[in-house]
Amino acid sequence: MEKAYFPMFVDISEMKIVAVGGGKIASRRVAVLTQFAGSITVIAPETTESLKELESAGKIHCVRRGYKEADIREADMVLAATNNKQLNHRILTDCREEEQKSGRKILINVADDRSLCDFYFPSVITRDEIVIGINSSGNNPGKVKQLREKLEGEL
Ligand SMILES: C[C@@]1(CC(=O)O)C2=NC(=C\c3[nH]c(c(CCC(=O)O)c3CC(=O)O)Cc3[nH]c(c(CC(=O)O)c3CCC(=O)O)/C=C3\N/C(=C\2)[C@@H](CCC(=O)O)[C@]3(C)CC(=O)O)/[C@H]1CCC(=O)O
Ligand SMILES: NC(=O)c1ccc[n+]([C@@H]2O[C@H](COP(=O)([O-])OP(=O)(O)OC[C@H]3O[C@@H](n4cnc5c(N)ncnc54)[C@H](O)[C@@H]3O)[C@@H](O)[C@H]2O)c1
Repeated sequence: MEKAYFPMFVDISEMKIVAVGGGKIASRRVAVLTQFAGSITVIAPETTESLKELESAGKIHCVRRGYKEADIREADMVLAATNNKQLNHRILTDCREEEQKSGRKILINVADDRSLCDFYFPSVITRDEIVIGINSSGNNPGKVKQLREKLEGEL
């Protein structure tokens, strides 16, 4: 196995989170994040039904247009999850430039390239006050999903 990543449980309740992309991956991850964060903005020309529901429930804010560099300017955490690899990489570059300018760290996750991720998105189970995060250090997300389903069945 490659090196293992340490599971850090971090307070993200005050973070400004920007998800670029409103498809399958962004929907799955944003739904998880709404359990932990109060400020989530989704930028995408098209969004899924599940994101529309979260928007109607007041849990997220959606901006229906293509990404602009200014979108990440205030962000503390960014999910680059469009279906355009080049754009996902540009979002990463924009975040790094913004860090240089502002001196502020932006945590970024690039959905199509784990080598570019500041952090990996875990599989998450919540039961009352218990939070379980599952991760394979990027090695086997499919197995992580299977284990999450098995644990959910048992809990
Ligand atoms: C846990 C979960 C959270 C979530 O995404 O919500 C998650 N992946 C999930 C599922 C999943 N991902 C993929 C498949 C299809 C393949 C298969 O079946 O094996 C499936 C299964 C499915 O979708 O059914 C493909 C895939 N995954 C990554 C790449 C890119 C690469 O490796 O470079 C590619 C190729 C993409 C492409 O084709 O372009 C990368 C990452 N995926 C991660 C997280 C991070 C490491 C997590 C860890 O260490 O375990 C990491 C490294 C970075 C990141 O955070 O993005 C979620 C399960 C949630 C649940 O169900 O509970
Ligand atoms: N890490 C993982 O677990 C994993 C698994 C599968 C796929 N992926 C990767 O995640 C990415 C997203 O996959 P998906 O299945 O959600 O794709 P999808 O096709 O369902 O959604 C793509 C989204 O990107 C939006 N988009 C396109 N151009 C945009 C722009 N200019 N600005 C803002 N938004 C824009 C679209 O409107 C759409 O909402 C892909 O790069 C894919 O390779 C990652």
